[in-house]
Amino acid sequence: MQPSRMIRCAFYRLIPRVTSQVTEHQIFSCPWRSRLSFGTARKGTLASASFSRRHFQKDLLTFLDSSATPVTVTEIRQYLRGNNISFYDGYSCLHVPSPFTLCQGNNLFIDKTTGRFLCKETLLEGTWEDYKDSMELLNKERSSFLSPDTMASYFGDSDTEERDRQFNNMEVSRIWNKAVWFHDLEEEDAQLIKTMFSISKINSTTLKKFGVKCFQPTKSLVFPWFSPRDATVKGLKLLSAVCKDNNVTYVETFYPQLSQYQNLFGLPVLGKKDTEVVITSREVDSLAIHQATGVTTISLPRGITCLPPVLLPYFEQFKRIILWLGDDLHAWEASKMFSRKLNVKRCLLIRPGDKQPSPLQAFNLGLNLNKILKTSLPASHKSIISFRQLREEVFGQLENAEQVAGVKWARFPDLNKLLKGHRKGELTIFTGPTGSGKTTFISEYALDLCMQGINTLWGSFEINNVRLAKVMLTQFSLLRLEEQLHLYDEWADKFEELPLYFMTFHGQQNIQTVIDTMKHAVYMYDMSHVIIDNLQFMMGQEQLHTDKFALQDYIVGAFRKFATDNNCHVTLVIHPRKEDDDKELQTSSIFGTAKASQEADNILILQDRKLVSGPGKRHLQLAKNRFDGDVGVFSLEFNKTNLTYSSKGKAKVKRVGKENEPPPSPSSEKPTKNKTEK
Ligand SMILES: Nc1ncnc2c1ncn2[C@@H]1O[C@H](COP(=O)(O)OP(=O)(O)OP(=O)(O)O)[C@@H](O)[C@H]1O
Repeated sequence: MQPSRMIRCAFYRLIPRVTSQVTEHQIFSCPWRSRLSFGTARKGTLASASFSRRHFQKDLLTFLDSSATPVTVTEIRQYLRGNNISFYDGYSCLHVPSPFTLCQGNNLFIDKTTGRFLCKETLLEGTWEDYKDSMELLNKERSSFLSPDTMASYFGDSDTEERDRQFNNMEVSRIWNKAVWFHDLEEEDAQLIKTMFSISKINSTTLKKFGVKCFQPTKSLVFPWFSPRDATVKGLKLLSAVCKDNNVTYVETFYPQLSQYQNLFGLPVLGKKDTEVVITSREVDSLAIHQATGVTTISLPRGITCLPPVLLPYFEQFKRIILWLGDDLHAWEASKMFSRKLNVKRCLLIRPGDKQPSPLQAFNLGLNLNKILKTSLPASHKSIISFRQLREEVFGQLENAEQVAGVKWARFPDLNKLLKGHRKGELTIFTGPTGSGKTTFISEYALDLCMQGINTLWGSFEINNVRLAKVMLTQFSLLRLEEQLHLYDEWADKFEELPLYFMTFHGQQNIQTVIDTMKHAVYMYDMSHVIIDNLQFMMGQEQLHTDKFALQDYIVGAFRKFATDNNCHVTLVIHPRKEDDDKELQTSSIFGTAKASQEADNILILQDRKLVSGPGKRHLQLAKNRFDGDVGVFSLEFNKTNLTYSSKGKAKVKRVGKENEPPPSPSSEKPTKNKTEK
């Protein structure tokens, strides 16, 4: 029988029980519900006279704090040397003795990119400033570590957080205690449940070793999160099968909620001296690899969506890391991205392909997993390579043409026809007449992608984040919420789950600060899309004697480089130069020299066609498309109630080269208006 059919059959035998229970226990999560940040609520510094309480716990933070003082690894090293603190230079972290424990050894890890630390003994974490303050306090205490009493008085959780934690612990204990081991189930029940999750070949010994249980009321797999400190169960992930329209989908439920779920599944199984590990994106993949090969495996808490830097210390012991994250191009992209954080020199990647499907599938097909692991490719590459090294990658691109074309917009099918999709690492330039609705359109265009799991960062320099978020929430809910305030919380809760972040900049900014913040966001939250609205807000901060066109070229070049280096899409809004109001804009209408249009992969123009359209009518023109050359135009209709544009009519596709434009002459141009923040 086909595996998918077997799953469905198993499902139907269980369906009466499953459906009645799932809703009761599920906090439905989508792959894109992956957002995490580790904001430390700073309430004064430890070194200050009052020694107010410091909160070291994690906290949801969707605004990227651009005011946090960046620290370089050189500065960290200098500080440690200057204070006679011995350290070991690891792959992603510096290893130092922890001021929070009497245990010997380097058990505190300082992230080389952000300066944040994690003490593996106490699980305390904080910023670089927190670490320095702790060291200062330690010197004042004149003891060899900060005692629990001292810690309790300065580092504590608020009452609400404590209450949340207690509630979570009760829920976790309730489920964990009620869940049963597979070897305690009736053989027939165990097989049925295993069939639902395609893990029939995973034996009870492997499941027990990794602590996997079954929660019978919902027929869910229970993956435990054991505290690395004392091996108690501090969280759970429930994997449940839901059948709808003859299709089985899998739903994950997290305890604590997703934003706080940081379980590296498999951690308790590994030995302290292990030097090699295979990282997977799903727990079932880890089970399959471990059973088939005996190698150490760890699976990431949120699959391919992100690798939070706070988890990096747990990988420091490994000299060799193989990333086998799945069977598609997204998994391949993620493995390249994660290997940069883990340090490419020790990483090897499994390239998805027919002979290299996902680990569980490979195991179920009877493939030799050891052999597949041996085919892993080094993540680091030299500056000069031959086609031999590229041929597999080229084949992969040809084989997965649909995925290479990028993520499709759900709300703009005509844009998909022309642009084919939204691809990582590209630069899109977006322009349109003043006040034509550029921000409104780009907000919906980015929201659409974000709702499909694209980790998105907004740099809105012109309109403040509250106003932008209000527009986005309206577009998200498709409702005029000011008239239905009772629905606000419901929609805000859903909106909060989007992987959406905002830079806190407003008004004129220095380009380097903006690029640094974007790099930080890519490292922390694995951003795939950054929107900059708009370029003119980076122009005012630079030295006045610099030629404005040269300056703009430099800024465009910086965004181009960022997009390529970080494999992150940048959408850059640029105002058009001043032209006749009755003329349509074209590529050459973009303010500045031809550099912007040369560097861009895509150019989108919001045309308001004042002469031929009615009020509210707009057209979106794709004037450049480096991916496959198709350019064209389609109409948009504005809905003032929910601030959305729905594309109308059929996209006219014309081949590249038909756009016969004269090259732009920057000499006489003026931007359409002198920008001040709205
Ligand atoms: N097609 C449209 N028809 C009518 N009003 C619109 C349309 N699109 C947007 N608007 C409204 O026009 C106002 C300005 O829109 P928006 O800020 O998006 O324009 P913009 O092009 O970004 O402006 P600027 O040139 O100042 O950056 C908003 O109140 C918005 O709701």
